[in-house]
Amino acid sequence: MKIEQTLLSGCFVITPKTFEDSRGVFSETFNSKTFEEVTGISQDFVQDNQSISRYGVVRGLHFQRGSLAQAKLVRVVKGRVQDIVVDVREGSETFGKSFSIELSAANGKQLYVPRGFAHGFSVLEEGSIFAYKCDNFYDKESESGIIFNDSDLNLDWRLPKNDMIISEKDLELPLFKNALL
Ligand SMILES: Cc1cn([C@H]2C[C@H](O)[C@@H](COP(=O)(O)OP(=O)(O)O[C@H]3O[C@H](C)C(=O)[C@H](O)[C@H]3O)O2)c(=O)[nH]c1=O
Repeated sequence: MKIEQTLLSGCFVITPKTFEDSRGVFSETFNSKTFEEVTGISQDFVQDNQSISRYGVVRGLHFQRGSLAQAKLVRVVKGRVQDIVVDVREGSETFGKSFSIELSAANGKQLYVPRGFAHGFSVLEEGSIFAYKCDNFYDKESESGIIFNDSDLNLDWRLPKNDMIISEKDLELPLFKNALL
């Protein structure tokens, strides 16, 4: 497992080791012992999620507030997405800063998103499958978020505006400065 620090403390890019042979490829997509050895984080995930999206979908940016905030380990099982996180941790040196990375089945990369980050992704390939682990359960009441096109954040979703498919809920998300952090 290779780990790369991002400019946002506690947020890492992880590339699992792959074992290729005449049948194909094997990799451990999560191992709590290796994860802790490499990141120093003892992480128990309690919920796995998966979403399948059409090309052009933008999901997010979402986060859960307070004690029900979720750390996530996200990856792409099929296709390609542009994954974006924003540090919304009160008092963080990188508060309001973002990090963006292409995650794909081909590059096998994962992003570890700590608690206190808003998370979203845009779908660059039809039928992309996004799978992720969360360290806290879903709690609708704790949900908050930031609208995808917040001008202060100026995020690049790498999609033509006319191609974007966004849920009604996400179109009503607040600006960063008004988000319920
Ligand atoms: C997240 C979640 C949703 N749901 C239900 C609630 C809705 O009836 C339905 C779709 O939920 P939503 O539109 O919030 O799904 P996404 O837009 O993919 O939300 C996710 O997208 C961004 C990228 C994230 O990082 C979050 O994990 C998550 O908020 O699934 C559940 O039952 N459990 C869950 O954990």
